[in-house]
Amino acid sequence: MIKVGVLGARGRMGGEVCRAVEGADDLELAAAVDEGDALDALTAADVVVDFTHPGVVMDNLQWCVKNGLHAVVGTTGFDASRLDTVRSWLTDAPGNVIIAPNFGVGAVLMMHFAQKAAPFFESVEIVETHHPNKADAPSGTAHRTAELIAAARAEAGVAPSPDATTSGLHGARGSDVDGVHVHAVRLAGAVAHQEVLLGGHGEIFTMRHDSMNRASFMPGVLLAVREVAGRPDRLTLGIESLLGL
Ligand SMILES: NC(=O)C1=CN([C@@H]2O[C@H](COP(=O)(O)OP(=O)(O)OC[C@H]3O[C@@H](n4cnc5c(N)ncnc54)[C@H](OP(=O)(O)O)[C@@H]3O)[C@@H](O)[C@H]2O)C=CC1
Ligand SMILES: O=C(O)C1=N[C@H](C(=O)O)C[C@H](O)C1
Repeated sequence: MIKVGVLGARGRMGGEVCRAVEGADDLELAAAVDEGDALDALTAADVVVDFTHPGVVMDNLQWCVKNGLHAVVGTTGFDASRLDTVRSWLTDAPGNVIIAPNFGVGAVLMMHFAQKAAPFFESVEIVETHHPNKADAPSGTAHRTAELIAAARAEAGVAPSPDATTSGLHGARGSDVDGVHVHAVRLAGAVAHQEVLLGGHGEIFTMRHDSMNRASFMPGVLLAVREVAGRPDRLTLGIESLLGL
């Protein structure tokens, strides 16, 4: 039985994780912690799952690492500098960490296929749509997709996407992540959606993924909870390797 602690337990994702853990025969919900609660209850767990906020996740994760707990992190906001900091914490601590911007299997496949397809097209842009309560923009998934696409295009020697824009309203072309334009829509009724638009010679290839509800992330979260202790690397980014991609 793996004992699981949840940080952000009263949130949209944290609540869903608590329900998923309680519904799994091989997992036990050992602690459910939210803002204002003492973290000490989490020492009853083997693995802590964090779905909180980009502004607090580093402190939470440092506490978990210091207390020798394995951690599965879905909270967004991890840039290269944050990841280096996490690696430095892990050098003399026993726990492993998995950080993934998206635990949805379809979303992970979309990122994987987008990376493969991007070098074959002249133009690429990303449009992500989320519920209006989301704190960060663009989404962690869109940011990571853009980084993967940019790296694949750079490795293949592909020129930047053509764009003759010389004037326009600020923000009209979205944000620029490593040369890939990312557009963030916030829309009532939406959950989490992303399109990768690839344009070439007389053809447009659109890849789209929709998370219809937060249960869609749970198979990936539970997979990470079950595998984190046995990972060969102290820090695993994304669940691609857990899915054999
Ligand atoms: N990787 C993935 O697959 C997914 C990632 N996410 C990401 O997960 C994060 C959370 O999303 P979501 O669940 O929608 O957000 P919510 O705002 O619904 O939930 C966050 C919860 O964390 C609580 N919280 C805030 N600070 C702390 C703290 N210091 N310690 C413990 N709990 C705290 C909040 O409390 P309060 O409201 O009182 O501040 C809230 O209950 C976001 O970064 C989001 O982008 C979301 C979906 C999927
Ligand atoms: O805040 C959300 O809802 C989501 N956040 C993650 C992100 O920023 O990519 C994952 C998913 O898109 C849902």
